[in-house]
Amino acid sequence: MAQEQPACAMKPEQLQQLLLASREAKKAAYCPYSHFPVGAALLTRDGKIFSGCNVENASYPLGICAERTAIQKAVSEGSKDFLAIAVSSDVQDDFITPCGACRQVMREFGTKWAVYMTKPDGTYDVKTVQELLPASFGPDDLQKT
Ligand SMILES: O=c1ccn([C@H]2C[C@H](O)[C@@H](CO)O2)c(=O)[nH]1
Ligand SMILES: [Zn+2]
Repeated sequence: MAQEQPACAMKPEQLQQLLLASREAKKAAYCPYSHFPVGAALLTRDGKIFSGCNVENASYPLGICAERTAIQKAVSEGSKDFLAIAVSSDVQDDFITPCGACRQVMREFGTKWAVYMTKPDGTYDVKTVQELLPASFGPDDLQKT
């Protein structure tokens, strides 16, 4: 549902900052093949924001989504306790929604954090990782044998 309450404790100004950061990140998108720019911004529990864009490649399958760019940046700089990620695209009439690969990578770092899926007009839909990827396979499942 659009504009529902955030699924995590985040100050309204922090959310606005995150939404803006995802829109800004979209400007760096490298998408000469799809012409579909996407930006993402990830908020950590200790208040850091990591942003990312999609980065495509002439070898098409090597392209990476904005969400995973942001997550890889954060993890590689020592942050993996995430509160929320915001995603922005140029699609006017629908909220941009993460692909399955990104959902699985998000899930690696927990199921209870929030994914803000936006439209260019600033409205958003928010769901938890759990809602986007129910009955998921995660790190704990590897301990079950
Ligand atoms: O949530 C999404 C959906 C798509 N893309 C990218 C992947 C590809 O570069 C382009 C078209 O699918 O958009 C993202 O980065 N995030
Ligand atoms: Zn993706």
